[in-house]
Formats: sequence, structure tokens, C-alpha cells
Amino acid sequence: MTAKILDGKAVATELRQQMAKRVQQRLAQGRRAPGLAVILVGENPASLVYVRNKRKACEELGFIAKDYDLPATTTQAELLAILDQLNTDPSVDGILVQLPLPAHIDPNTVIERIVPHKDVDGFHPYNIGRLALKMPLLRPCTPKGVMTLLAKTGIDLVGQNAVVIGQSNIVGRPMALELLAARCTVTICHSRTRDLIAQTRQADILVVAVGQAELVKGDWIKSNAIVIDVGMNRLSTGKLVGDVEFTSCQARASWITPVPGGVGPMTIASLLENTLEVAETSGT
Ligand SMILES: Nc1nc2c(c(=O)[nH]1)N[C@@H](CN(C=O)c1ccc(C(=O)N[C@@H](CCC(=O)O)C(=O)O)cc1)CN2
Repeated sequence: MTAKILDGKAVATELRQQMAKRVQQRLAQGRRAPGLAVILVGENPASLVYVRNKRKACEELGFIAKDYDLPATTTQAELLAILDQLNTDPSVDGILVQLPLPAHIDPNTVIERIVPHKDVDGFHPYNIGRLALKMPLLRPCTPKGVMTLLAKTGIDLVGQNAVVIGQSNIVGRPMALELLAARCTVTICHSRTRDLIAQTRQADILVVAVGQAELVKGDWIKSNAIVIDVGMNRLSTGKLVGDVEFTSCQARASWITPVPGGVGPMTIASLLENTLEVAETSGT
């Protein structure tokens, strides 16, 4: 068995083309362009790349990106004051604060300050709570992107054993909630899980989001499993790899996401979807 590739880059491109048309329709109706405030604090090299890509995507689709590039010395109070302004700015549909933040700023306080209906990252406790109750509004972007990719396999998710490795607030936990809402049987594994390999071998769907280069090997995988790699690790050679050893896992899985070009582009596509959704329901 050689797994088919779940091509996130291609799916994201298709979604972006469809969204660009929706934006053109809005403008033709005399409505305003969707507005996204993108806030970067400091100069984390990976964040600089992600933020640049988000802004470029906004431009391509005809969104208005409101850019805030703040120095690493920005205080939490200064950041919260900017969020207070954006919360009431009618030209701004979505607000995103790129993570991670510098150590002196508490991400939970910052996320909670964004009004939930502009929280296009879907990280606010209100939005996570809605997802947990199977009443989602704004869904976290990476897990939402993974669900879009899973839908592309055409496989019925109901009753499947899904194993998520990683329990972060931005991927692992909301990922588990998404899979539970899709009526999978869900297991979350983490650094204290006793026999990780025994867990992964049970998985019909395996989602890996731990940030450890090529942790998951081919013999950890159940035959025909769907393998979703959320990891992104830069080796000393400069090569970008996921949390999954691609070649050996591809030999056993039915579907697999590559790194790069799998989940990453879907994260940005989902952010744009969330922002457009807010604009379309705003009535302005
Ligand atoms: N406010 C947020 N911060 C962070 C999020 C998030 O969803 N919201 N997620 C990650 C980073 N992230 C988006 O911000 C992100 C990561 C990776 C990609 C991506 O397209 N990756 C490419 C490879 C890029 C490269 O060459 O380095 C790929 O996988 O093909 C997009 C978005 C943490 N912070």
C-alpha cells in the first residue's frame, strides 16, 4: 500500500479561489471588503514568515489587512489597548494575534480580550466552549483545516478510532473536539502517555502535533490509517520535516499529508474562511 497524498496546498488554493469570487460578489453589491487585523509582537523568525503569508493571502483575496508590527518590548497593557480599539472598529471583521507572544505577555489574557465574534483564530474560551458543545461558531484554524482535508478523502468518519498526539490549546485539544463532534472515538496522547505506540497502532485516523521531528515511524501505524502531520521542524540541514517519518508511514497508510504542503496551507485558508464568514454575517 502506498498512501495517497492529501494535498493541502492544492485544496487551499481551490478554497482561496472560491473565496476571492465571494469577495468580488460582495464588492459588486456595494458591500465593503472583509477586514483582518494581523498583529505581530516581536520578530520570531517563523512568525514573520507566517504573518507575511497571511497578509499576502489577504491581499490576493481582496481582503483589507490592517497590519500591526509591534516591537518585542510592547507591554501587555499596550497590546490590550490596541485590541480594545479593534474590537469596536466596524471595518475590522477579524483580529488575530500571532503566537507565540514574548514571555512577558500572557497569551490567555490577550486572547480573552478579543471579542469572541472577531476571534477568527477561534482560540477564545467562548469559541472553544461552543466547539466542545457541538455548537461551533469560529473554529480554530488548524483543526478546521484538518477536517476539510479529511472530508476530501471521502471516508465516513463516524465510529473511526482517532488518536491525536499533542494536547496544545491551538491544535491538539480543539482537534480532539472536532473529531469527537464528527463522532469518532477519540484518544488524546501526550508526554505522559504510557505506551504511545500501542495507542497509535489502534488509530484509523492519526493526527500528530508535537513538534518532534519524524517521531512517528511506519511500524507505529495501523495498515490503511489516515495520517495527518501537523508538525513543522527545521533540521540542521535546513530541510523542513513533520512529526511523522514520511516515507515509512506512506508505505502503510491509506492517506497522508506531506510537510510542507499539507496542513500548513490549510491553516491560512481556514483563517480566511473564518474572516469572510464574519464579514458575510455582519450585514455591512
Ligand atoms: N495566532 C496564531 N498563531 C499561530 C497559529 C495560528 O493558527 N494562529 N498556528 C501556528 C503557525 N501558523 C499560523 O499562524 C502556520 C504555520 C505553518 C503554515 C504553513 O503554511 N507552513 C508551510 C511551510 C512554511 C515554511 O516553509 O516554513 C507548509 O506547511 O507548507 C501556516 C501557518 C503557530 N502560531
